[in-house]
This record gives sequence, structure tokens and C-alpha cells, in this order.
Amino acid sequence: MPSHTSATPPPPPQRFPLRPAPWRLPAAMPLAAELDDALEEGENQQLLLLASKGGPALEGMVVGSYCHDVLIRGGRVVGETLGGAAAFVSNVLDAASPREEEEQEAAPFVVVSKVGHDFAYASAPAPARRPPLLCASPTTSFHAQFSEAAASAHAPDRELRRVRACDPIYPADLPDRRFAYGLAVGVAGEVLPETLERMIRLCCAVLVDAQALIRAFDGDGAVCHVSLEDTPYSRILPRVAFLKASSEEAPYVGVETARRRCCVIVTEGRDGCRLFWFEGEARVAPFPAIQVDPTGAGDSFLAGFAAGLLWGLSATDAALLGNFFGAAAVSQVGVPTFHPKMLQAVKEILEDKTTKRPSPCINGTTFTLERSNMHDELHAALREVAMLMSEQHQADPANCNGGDICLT
Ligand SMILES: Nc1ncnc2c1ncn2[C@@H]1O[C@H](COP(=O)(O)OP(=O)(O)O)[C@@H](O)[C@H]1O
Ligand SMILES: O=P([O-])([O-])O[C@@H]1[C@@H](O)[C@H](O)[C@@H](O)[C@H](O)[C@@H]1O
Repeated sequence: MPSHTSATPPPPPQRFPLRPAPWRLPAAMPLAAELDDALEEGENQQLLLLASKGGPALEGMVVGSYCHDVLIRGGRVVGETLGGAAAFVSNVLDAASPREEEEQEAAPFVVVSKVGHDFAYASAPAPARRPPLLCASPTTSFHAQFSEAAASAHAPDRELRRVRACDPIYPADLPDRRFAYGLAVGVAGEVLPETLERMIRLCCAVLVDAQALIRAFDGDGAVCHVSLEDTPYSRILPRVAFLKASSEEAPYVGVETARRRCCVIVTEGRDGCRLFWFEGEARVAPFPAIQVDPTGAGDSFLAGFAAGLLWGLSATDAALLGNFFGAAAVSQVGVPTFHPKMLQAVKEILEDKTTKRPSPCINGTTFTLERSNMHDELHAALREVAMLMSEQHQADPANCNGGDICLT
């Protein structure tokens, strides 16, 4: 079990007094009191109908805390960066979600994240756009120890140690309204079981990173894993749409059991990923990348995957967008910066290959899982962009990571 407690919550934290959050609330979205599930189901259907008729863009909710990452190689600190899945996920959702012309900068989603007064990256793009809640406890902090040996595709290439932990995120910290989709992306046990349950009640479809559910910490803070079946999250699984796990986490998730409850995606580093659902499975090919830092690959994958669903892609096709952004993440240290021309090229490909509107089918019951007949074309088109991107990084490696990182 993650080392958190669900005892009486502390007084409500304040929002960081930075810029006003630019996300918008779709006008017709009902404010939620805790209604019963049947009523919520009806409202969710209305929301999806609204989106499919050209109504307001689909608003999402990302739940998980920003953190500090200290990168260590050969016993030496080689970098300090903004971390936390919420930072990587926001970065990709802003870059790749379908949205209207006037929403150039920020896609419509909120982030529910907690940090302490020591938070060092308040002005980095992701936290500045979506300020975290401020707590008395310190910001969650991880030391990532990289092995000197070249990592294989599936072997862990880093050891993570949590050296400080911020408060958990309580159900009452979530906004009191409906969302089209939710991403549960905790890194240190901060997404409590009751918080995940409330996300599921508020969101049409919830995507979960297994690291939010199965991480535990030994006496030294070293990250280890517990079996999902032994956690209170396991009974919630049938109400989750997608569960993503790395190949290191997959044995603790128990793919054969979990795939009967929701669609499971196992990421396999430079080999891409595989999807498993009740009566089928698919392998999705990777994209080329020169890996400089594996941190955030899984987070960026999940956000790319969610963006793919929002574009109306099937799950297997959306995993291509996940692989694309996973590859982009490993090519830079810390939260990656995407070249505007690269993003424009990706957007044009998606506009060409998908229906023009955000799809209403990001819904636990109606999405399509199988690959479409344009899967290979989509892979080839994205591959070209990935190759160009990789060449550009080789030519100008300094042109990355605007301010979220401090290399030492
Ligand atoms: N070296 C790499 N080259 C290309 N793509 C990669 C590489 N490493 C990771 N990825 C992409 O990122 C995804 C997530 O990476 P993975 O290492 O499996 O997750 P995690 O960061 O959670 O350990 C992979 O499925 C793949 O699409
Ligand atoms: O690399 P990845 O598995 O996608 O996700 C990472 C977490 O595992 C890690 O705890 C955190 O400190 C990083 O910032 C990043 O969020």
C-alpha cells in the first residue's frame, strides 16, 4: 500500500497566487453536488452530446502532484528538474489536445496538484498555467539514480527514492463539477482511493497510471511495488476506462485479471507498447528517439494516448500518439519543450486522419479499441515528424527545456 493516510484532512490549502488559471468552464456543464450514479450517468451522456454537437470543448481533470526531481549519475547530481506526472501530462495535453483556434496556449483541463512553500518551479510553464494547491508540508521530491550500464528495453534504468512527501490529494480538493475525462497520475501515493472514486463520479472516463496505485516506499523512501489486488484500488478497477503500466509494473497489476475489468496498456520502453482488453490485444510500434533522460516517458505516453482519444482515434491508434510523445520525452532532460513546427505537423496529420471535432467516444462504454485501417499510415506520417525532430535535436541540443531544469 502506498504510505499515505486517509485520516482527517488538514485545512484546505490555498491556490498558488500566480496567474489566474486560464482554463474555462463550459457554460452548460452542470455544477455537481454529490448526485447518485444514475443521475450522473444521464448528465455525462448530455455532456458528450453537447460536445458532439459542436458545444464547448471537452474539459479534463488531471490529478497528481508536481514534484522536484534530482537526477544522479555515478553518485553525482547531474540535474535538478521539475517532475511529477502532472507536469509531463499537462505539457503534452497542452501540445496535442484538439482545440479551437482561440485556445492556442492552454487546452481545457484543470490540474489538481499539491506542493509546499519550497516549490522551485512555480514559474515553469505547466505549474504557471495551472497553479498547484499550496500546503504546509514540503514538495514531494525524488532522487533518481541512473545506472551507468546501458539499460535494456525492459529493465529498470533508474532507481527512485522519495525523499520528501507532500500531503495527499483528498476528494474535497477536486473541483465540484463534471469533466469529460480524468487522469489519475499520482507519483507518491497522493491519489487516495476515495479521491479516485470521486474522480470516477465526476468524469465520463478515467485513465489511470498504475504508478498512482501500486507504489510503496521502504524505510529509506526507495520505490517498491505492491500487488494491485491487495490494494483498495482493485475493486474500483471495473469503473476505470484505461490502466497504463510500465513493463516493470505490469506483474504487480496482474494483466490477465485486470484486462477483464478495463483496457490495460503496458508500455515497453523503446519497443513501444501493448494493449490488452477482454477479448483482444494489440501491439503498437515505437518511434525513433535518442534517449537522454527516460524520466516522464510513461507520463507523456499516457497524455499522448488521452489526446489521441480526444481526437477520436481508437485506443490502438491513440497509442501511436502515446508512443510518439513517449519518444519525444526521452529525447530531452526534464519536461520537454516541443518545437511549434513539430506540433503543427502533428496537428495537420491528426486533422487529416481523424474527424474534425473532439470525439464524444472518450467514454468507458463506447470507445473503440481495435486498430483502424489507417493505423499504418498514421504511424508512417508521425514517424517522419519524429525523425525530423530527432535530427533537429542532434543539430541544436541547447534549444530545449525552457527553464524547468537546472543541469549541474
Ligand atoms: N528509448 C525510447 N525510444 C523510443 N520510445 C521510447 C523510449 N523509451 C520510452 N519510449 C516511449 O515511451 C513509452 C513509455 O516508456 P516506458 O519506459 O515504458 O515507461 P516509464 O517511463 O513509465 O518507465 C514507451 O511505450 C515508448 O512509447
Ligand atoms: O518517468 P515516468 O515513470 O513517466 O514518471 C516519473 C515518476 O515515476 C517519478 O516518480 C517522478 O519523479 C518523475 O517526475 C516522473 O513523473
